[in-house]
Amino acid sequence: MLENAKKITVIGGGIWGQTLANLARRNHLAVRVWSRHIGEDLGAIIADTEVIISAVSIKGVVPTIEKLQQLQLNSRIIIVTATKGLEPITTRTPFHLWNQAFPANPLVVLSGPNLAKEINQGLPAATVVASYVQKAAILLQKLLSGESFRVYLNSDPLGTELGGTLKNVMAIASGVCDGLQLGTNAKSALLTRALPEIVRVGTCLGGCQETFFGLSGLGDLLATCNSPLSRNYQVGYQLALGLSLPEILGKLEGTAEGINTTEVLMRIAQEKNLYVPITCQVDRLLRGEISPQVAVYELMRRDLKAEFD
Ligand SMILES: NC(=O)C1=CN([C@@H]2O[C@H](COP(=O)(O)OP(=O)(O)OC[C@H]3O[C@@H](n4cnc5c(N)ncnc54)[C@H](OP(=O)(O)O)[C@@H]3O)[C@@H](O)[C@H]2O)C=CC1
Ligand SMILES: O=C(CO)COP(=O)(O)O
Repeated sequence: MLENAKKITVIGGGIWGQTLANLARRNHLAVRVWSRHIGEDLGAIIADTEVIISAVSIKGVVPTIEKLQQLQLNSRIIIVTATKGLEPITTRTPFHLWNQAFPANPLVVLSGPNLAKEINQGLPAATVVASYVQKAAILLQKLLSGESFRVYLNSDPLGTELGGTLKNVMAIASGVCDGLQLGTNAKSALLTRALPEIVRVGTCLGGCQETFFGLSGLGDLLATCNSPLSRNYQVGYQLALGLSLPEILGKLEGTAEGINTTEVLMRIAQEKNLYVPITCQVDRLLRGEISPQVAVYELMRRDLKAEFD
């Protein structure tokens, strides 16, 4: 067994939590998955755990933190956050929230181009574990790496997290682009212009520029914006086909974090005076203020400008 059979608890029994648990099990680690629905005592489960992986969606982050705060968490436990979203009330990222609640615990962000269904099929994939506590990130790298899952280290947890979060907005836009059959040129233009928008926001919120050109930034942008497996892409695609948001969400398997992220990001952009043209059109589309066709028209008819302003 790896690392003296480290005991791992995954919080969140959604598809991403199950997938991360499977990856650890492939390495013969002792893994337990805790979900609100199983009726087991979380305190008993984490009593001897060494690593907690939080794989809940953003709306579960604060309730999960509050639950763990009642359990007097040992400060040696490594906390891993795998959520890709922005908390709606505070507009903070999960990394901030976990760090604020458990400042003494080593905290690691896990993010990358990781469509769960592909990983579950054993297809090759890579991800990033990022932390200010290098030892913790190295341990996670060893615990999760395998022949079909390659884990890279990074020392910029905020940038790593924000890349995975912000690309979900772009995945909605990308789904619209494909749903409207706008062609390969349009798709290339959209994704290429999406990257500087992500970098503009991500660096303003504390991420390092180079992180956004890595696996958790550009890598995840390409994966999510090109795959019908992505829930965010599916939302955009189906909006382009004329379905309403409630109709789409009624049938969607799992969470499309980009919907909430778009709304929170618009507030951040307004407060910090950030130029986010793609996000702005996705926001108006999700609010039902404009059609997909008008969103495209609005992006195309903006004032002409230099490419790298
Ligand atoms: N699916 C994927 O391919 C990937 C997903 N992610 C990210 O991981 C996160 C989870 O995604 P995924 O598993 O796909 O989502 P799912 O919709 O499949 O699962 C949602 C998860 O969030 C938890 N949750 C929701 N609301 C609450 C709440 N109020 N309190 C506590 N827990 C709650 C659920 O817990 P419970 O089990 O207790 O119901 C469940 O584990 C998202 O942020 C997503 O962006 C990251 C990489 C890949
Ligand atoms: O983050 C993901 C892939 O890296 C999953 O994307 P969706 O949440 O859009 O399915």
